Amino acid sequence: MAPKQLNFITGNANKLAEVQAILASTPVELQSQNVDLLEIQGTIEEISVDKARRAAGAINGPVLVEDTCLCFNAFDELPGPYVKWFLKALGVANFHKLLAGFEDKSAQAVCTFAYCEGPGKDPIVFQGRTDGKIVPARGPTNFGWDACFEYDGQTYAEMPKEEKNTISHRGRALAKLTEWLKAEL
Ligand SMILES: O=P(O)(O)OP(=O)(O)OP(=O)(O)OC[C@H]1O[C@@H](n2cnc3c(O)ncnc32)[C@H](O)[C@@H]1O
Ligand SMILES: [Mg+2]
Repeated sequence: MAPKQLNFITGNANKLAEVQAILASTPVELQSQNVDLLEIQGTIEEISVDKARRAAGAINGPVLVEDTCLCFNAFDELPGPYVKWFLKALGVANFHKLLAGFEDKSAQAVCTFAYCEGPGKDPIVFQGRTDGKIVPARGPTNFGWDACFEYDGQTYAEMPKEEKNTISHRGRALAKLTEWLKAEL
């Protein structure tokens, strides 16, 4: 596979660090820019596709963006793309209390990358999902809801990074992206 330059537009340093680590073993040359993008309401795919279009317009070139959702099965997939605001309002220590009145603590972490070649081009979407459950925070609390999402007995925050990246929503989505790049180049 020939080297491929991707410009990842995000304001989240933790996302960027994971994407860099996951793509380090591939021929992708990752650049990044922090552009403040408006995020619409809609389906998971619609939000990422719109984000990619806006980003491509803002920098007038090819872009990669991603949107991360946390979907509670008891809430029929909410808070989904709006999880950022719930986490901001509640804090990691109280986040699990959202599900206090529900027996079903199961949740799905969903990562949706969208690649757009430039203004006016249709974005292509790559999605990864990981099933887990919502628990009281355990482990470091420096990345979003990592400490509250348990997969196979460990929260994302308790796992070594390599382990998270192997099974995570983001790792799975990037596996699809790199497969596509291999076929493209
Ligand atoms: O600039 P962008 O890329 O949009 O970055 P963001 O921080 O606004 O991210 P999102 O819009 O995708 O919102 C997702 C929320 O979920 C959090 N998040 C994203 N990926 C995560 C992960 O792997 N583990 C835990 N929390 C995560 C993130 O901190 C946000 O609070
Ligand atoms: Mg955002």
